[in-house]
Amino acid sequence: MRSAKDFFRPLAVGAPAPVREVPFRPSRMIHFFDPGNEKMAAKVPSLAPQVDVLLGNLEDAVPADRKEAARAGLVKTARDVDFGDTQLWTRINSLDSPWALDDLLTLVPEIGGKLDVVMVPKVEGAQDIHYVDRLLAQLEAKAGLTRPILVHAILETAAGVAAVEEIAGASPRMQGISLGPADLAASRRMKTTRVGGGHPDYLVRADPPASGGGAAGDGPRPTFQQDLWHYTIARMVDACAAHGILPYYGPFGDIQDTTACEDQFRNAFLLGCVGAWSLHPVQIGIAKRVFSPSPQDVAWARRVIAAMGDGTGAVMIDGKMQDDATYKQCLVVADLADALAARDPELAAAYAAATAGEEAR
Ligand SMILES: CC(=O)SCCNC(=O)CCNC(=O)[C@H](O)C(C)(C)COP(=O)(O)OP(=O)(O)OC[C@H]1O[C@@H](n2cnc3c(N)ncnc32)[C@H](O)[C@@H]1OP(=O)(O)O
Ligand SMILES: O=CC(=O)O
Ligand SMILES: [Mg+2]
Repeated sequence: MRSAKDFFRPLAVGAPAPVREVPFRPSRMIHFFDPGNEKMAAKVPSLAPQVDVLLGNLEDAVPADRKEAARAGLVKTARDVDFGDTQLWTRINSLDSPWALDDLLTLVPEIGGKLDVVMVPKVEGAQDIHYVDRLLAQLEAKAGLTRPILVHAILETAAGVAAVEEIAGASPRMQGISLGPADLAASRRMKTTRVGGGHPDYLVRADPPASGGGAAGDGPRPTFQQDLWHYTIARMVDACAAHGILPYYGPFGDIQDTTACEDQFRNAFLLGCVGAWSLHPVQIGIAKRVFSPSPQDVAWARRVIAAMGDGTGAVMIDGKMQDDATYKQCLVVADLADALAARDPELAAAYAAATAGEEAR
């Protein structure tokens, strides 16, 4: 582990200084596209204004014989498209693959100035982040980049989950972590073939109804489906929050089941995630809706903040106790709303209208 004194020193002579805080930029949806797929790549200019992050995917879902084409396609897309203030990320191939090194050796010199974040799949521990960290520093120095490229890890191996805290704190480049439920299920030998979401067989069952004398009767015993991902998302959120980086839910593979997708995204949002992956255009609007706090919640949060003055003490609002802790909860919602409103005029108008309505009550 690097000494605390050296943690923010560049890892190569001439590399840009590491960031001291992860800049919070809206990233409600990380929209995946295959840059080697001409039909998908052609949609990037029209998708750019609709999404917070566009991610050129080079890893899984890109066939082995299309890896070079995907990499070249990403270089072309990054050069040709005006992304405005939409972020450009890439997911490189895994570090044990034959392609990861060439991904970085190509992308940093060619388009490093346009790349905000490199997503690293199948991260197993801090050692994987250290490897990418040093390599990026060398390549940034060589390319004369003035802004460091940040790193995002996918939590999708059992070893990675066991080491999630050290991964989150491995480098000042760490921007965030996404849950990868498909690879994680395989790595853990879970018996689900779905990409995220629930499973009808993962449930708890109510006790048998009591019959006379306290003995078990024969009546129906309702079951309740449980959340396969709760533990991992909660653990990831804690690791990210403790290290000042951002947690995300990853992919939801049942593209047609927009209802279950929305549920999965909302559970992640409520637990602390700031965004999720969109794999198909139909998931973009879902992520935008879910990862933007509702106008009612924003209006309420602003009302509590106003009533709490310097944020200390206790007050009653509509029969509910508010104090220093609820003030901080409300700041989370209001600060997120401000950041999103600055990027999204429609949302800004909805928040302003709801706040005016709350004030008029
Ligand atoms: C476990 C993991 O690692 S998840 C991350 C890796 N996986 C991915 O990145 C998958 C990305 N998404 C996809 O490959 C595709 O969306 C698929 C294969 C799931 C479905 O593709 P299709 O069968 O073509 O879907 P569909 O017919 O509904 O597409 C409608 C249109 O949207 C386009 N489209 C589909 N997905 C995307 C996308 N992610 N970005 C941009 N355009 C897209 C299609 O090209 C098609 O265009 P057209 O109307 O000009 O023909
Ligand atoms: O890469 C994502 C996953 O779920 O696996
Ligand atoms: Mg994966």
